[in-house]
Amino acid sequence: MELHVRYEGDDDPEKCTARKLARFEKAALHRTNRATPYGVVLNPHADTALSPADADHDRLVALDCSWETAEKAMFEMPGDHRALPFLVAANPVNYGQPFQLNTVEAFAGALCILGEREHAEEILAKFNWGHTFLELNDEPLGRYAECENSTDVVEIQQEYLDAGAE
Ligand SMILES: C[S@@+](CC[C@H](N)C(=O)[O-])C[C@H]1O[C@@H](n2cnc3c(N)ncnc32)[C@H](O)[C@@H]1O
Repeated sequence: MELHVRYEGDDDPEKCTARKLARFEKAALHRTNRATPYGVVLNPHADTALSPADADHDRLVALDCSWETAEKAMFEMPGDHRALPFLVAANPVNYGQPFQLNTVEAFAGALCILGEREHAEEILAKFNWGHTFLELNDEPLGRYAECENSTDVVEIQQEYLDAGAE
């Protein structure tokens, strides 16, 4: 699976996980929507959840920008837009926060759901907290990866949301 990033460049460059992935040639950065190739766009505002039914694509696209600017209108690039289901961030900035993943976590979560766990491990290995993401999300990632489609993924996600509300 190719990893592409629409790189906005408005976040702290020192902490930017997309830049680090690009430095290690694990992802390609694109400065404009036009230059960003078509693929599955990881978009937290999307109506459809990512599921194994999306595994026939060969490109994942994330938008690397600060969470303050990550509004719906920012996700204008062409592609099949998908939201990641309930997963918890493990990075030091947003540790424990559901849904607000950084770029490498979003790619890794998506790769696991699409059946490419080794690729997920490879990109997370570049971050000293990276493995914690797979540990924290081990059960939901395994369950989402066994789903057939987006409806099934949303059903499982609901179990985690209900458990959190208790
Ligand atoms: C807002 S940026 C923040 C990146 C951060 N500056 C970094 O250094 O990694 C994170 C990106 O990951 C993807 N992402 C994160 N959480 C997501 C979710 N719940 N559903 C879909 N995509 C998500 C989106 O492409 C989002 O724009």
